[in-house]
Amino acid sequence: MFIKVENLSKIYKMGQSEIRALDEVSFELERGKIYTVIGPSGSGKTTLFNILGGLDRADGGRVFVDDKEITAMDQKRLSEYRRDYVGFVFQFFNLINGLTVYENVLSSAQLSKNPLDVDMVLKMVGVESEKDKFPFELSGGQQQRVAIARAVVKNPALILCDEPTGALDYDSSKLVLKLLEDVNKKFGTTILIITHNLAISKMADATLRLRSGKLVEFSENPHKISAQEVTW
Ligand SMILES: Nc1ncnc2c1ncn2[C@@H]1O[C@H](COP(=O)(O)OP(=O)(O)OP(=O)(O)O)[C@@H](O)[C@H]1O
Repeated sequence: MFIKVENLSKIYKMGQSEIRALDEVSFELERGKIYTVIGPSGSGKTTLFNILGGLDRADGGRVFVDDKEITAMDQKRLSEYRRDYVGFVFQFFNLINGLTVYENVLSSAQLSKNPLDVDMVLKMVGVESEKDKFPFELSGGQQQRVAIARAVVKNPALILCDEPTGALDYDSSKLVLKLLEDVNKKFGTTILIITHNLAISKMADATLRLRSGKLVEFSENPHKISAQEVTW
């Protein structure tokens, strides 16, 4: 099993009251699959990603990635885990505005122990001809493709995408989904996608549904369709 989550909890204390952002969540994920994570606003999706990605710490429970317990790692090992294992893609791209497209992707490659070739990845995502431009010169769809390149160039085992199509029009969203599917097929990357667009679950191998910090459903998708076939 690639990822094993056992009784994971995260509690935010707000004065006297506390919010159980994650409440005893348990599941297992296989390597090389695509998963969607759905649930209402505030159900714990981003909190789960932050812990799986080593950006935040749990208050209870355990997370294993490749048999390594990330919940037991000290800060140094956790940042090594984040660097070597995880790529992130966000709704609003989060590119570095002062760097060109090429430099954005290169700076990510330089962090990795085993990076892919920057030009190969820029070509793969279709922004090769924009490589000397700055993020503000690109459309949202192009910026998201650069953000995917930045995640992929690290050659991570896991890519976490938080609403990757949330700020994009239909055609750009479809391109981004196709690209995530290509990455999954070409490199065997495990991909998790937080989304409010339920149609995206049709291209996933399984879907996790959160509600009020609890995992209320884990459904396999035996009728997976291609990103190209996904419509809404
Ligand atoms: N840093 C924080 N301090 C206090 N409460 C927080 C913090 N981060 C998240 N929460 C709370 O934890 C709960 C889960 O939040 P989270 O962002 O994980 O939900 P989400 O499902 O990703 O929501 P959305 O779809 O709106 O992004 C919410 O009630 C939220 O208000």
